[in-house]
Amino acid sequence: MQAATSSCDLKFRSSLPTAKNQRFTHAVPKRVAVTCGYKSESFSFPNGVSVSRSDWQSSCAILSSKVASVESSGGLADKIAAVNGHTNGSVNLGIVPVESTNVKLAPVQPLTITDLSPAPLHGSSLRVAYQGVPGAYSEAAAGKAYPNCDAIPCDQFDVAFQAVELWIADRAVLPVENSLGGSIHRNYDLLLRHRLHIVGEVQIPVHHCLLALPGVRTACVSRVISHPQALAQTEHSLDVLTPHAAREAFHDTAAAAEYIAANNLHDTAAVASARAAELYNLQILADGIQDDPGNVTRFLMLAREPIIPRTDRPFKTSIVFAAQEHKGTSVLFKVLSAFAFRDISLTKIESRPHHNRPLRVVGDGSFGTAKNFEYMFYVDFEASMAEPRAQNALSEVQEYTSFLRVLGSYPMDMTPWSMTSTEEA
Ligand SMILES: O=C(O)C(=O)C[C@]1(C(=O)O)C=C[C@@H](O)C=C1
Repeated sequence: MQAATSSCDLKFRSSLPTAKNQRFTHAVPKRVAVTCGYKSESFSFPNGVSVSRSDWQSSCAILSSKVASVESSGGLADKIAAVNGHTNGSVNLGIVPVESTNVKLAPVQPLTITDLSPAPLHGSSLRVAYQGVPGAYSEAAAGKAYPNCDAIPCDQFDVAFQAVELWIADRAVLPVENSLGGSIHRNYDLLLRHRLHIVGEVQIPVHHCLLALPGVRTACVSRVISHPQALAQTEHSLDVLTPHAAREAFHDTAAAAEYIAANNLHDTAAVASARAAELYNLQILADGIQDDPGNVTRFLMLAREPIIPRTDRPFKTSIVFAAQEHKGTSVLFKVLSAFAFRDISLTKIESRPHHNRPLRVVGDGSFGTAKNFEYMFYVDFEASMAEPRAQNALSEVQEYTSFLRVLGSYPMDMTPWSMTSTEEA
């Protein structure tokens, strides 16, 4: 953990954005940043999300120096993990006393209660990392989750996780599933790899447009570029609108729009938001091209600290577990029954490959050896960890699992459906 913190810190500092449309990138970016159209040093939009280049760079510098100064005596990330009681990956939402850890705090800059509080550091707004560039749906999700936040664009999901871990951002808002395209698997894997806590969820109606340079006609479009999820969500509309155009995956929807504008591409269109059209001076060839008018993406809000679960409003809890070997064939059934018997509804179940144990050999060898895949199961259920029924269900689940982690217990997004209009997104 300490080594990773150190190298990541360097990466962030060596790649502080220099372009007008800056964002956090890895030291060796997957793609070259492109700039275009809009020229202001900062931007804002109706839901109050704003980014200021100078604020952002100064807070990065302060945070980077803070991370660097404590690293020499044990590593900030390790200390935070220890303070949270998260050194062993077990189910533990509680805070353990600092005295009970064997971590020595740095003499120069010890952690203070302010460092551990959910309030933003070094500034008035919460800094929220998202994947994509301005105009991406993830930016809108960040604005819905944290109105008036400073939205920090990151070029990859992993970078958004690291930005929070390194105290460069206070929160990350990342997509996990879409009503048409399904799960965003990468973020499930990253939730397990990183140590952030889910502290909330937001659902954003995704209203896609087909964008091109001014004057371009739909019939002249030979290529459509966008985020793979957005291409999947508009598959049938594109079959009708641009039946002969090639479809190419891009990092995010708004980056596709930005790319067309920056490179003056007259043969290419992007699937992106109306806000992206406005930001990058593109025309809207077609509006509302998602294959289902109720197209919705669910985003998770992530923080370094868990929130204290409550019972005075609807809560959801997300867990991940691996089945214990030699517990028979019905482990999944038993786990799910632990919730059913307590009348706890499951809202989502997802399986991902178990990276440390991908295969299990089964059978006695008389017919050769079968090899079964091993999985990590992610389950969301409608209860708060403050409720005894949820605690009892998890105690029972623990009996059948070799690994169990609570990813977070957080308020459900209860925004009335009529309020989640496409205009808001
Ligand atoms: O490309 C964007 O605009 C994003 O915010 C990413 C993303 C995704 O990852 O699913 C978010 C919402 C939409 O479902 C399409 C794309």
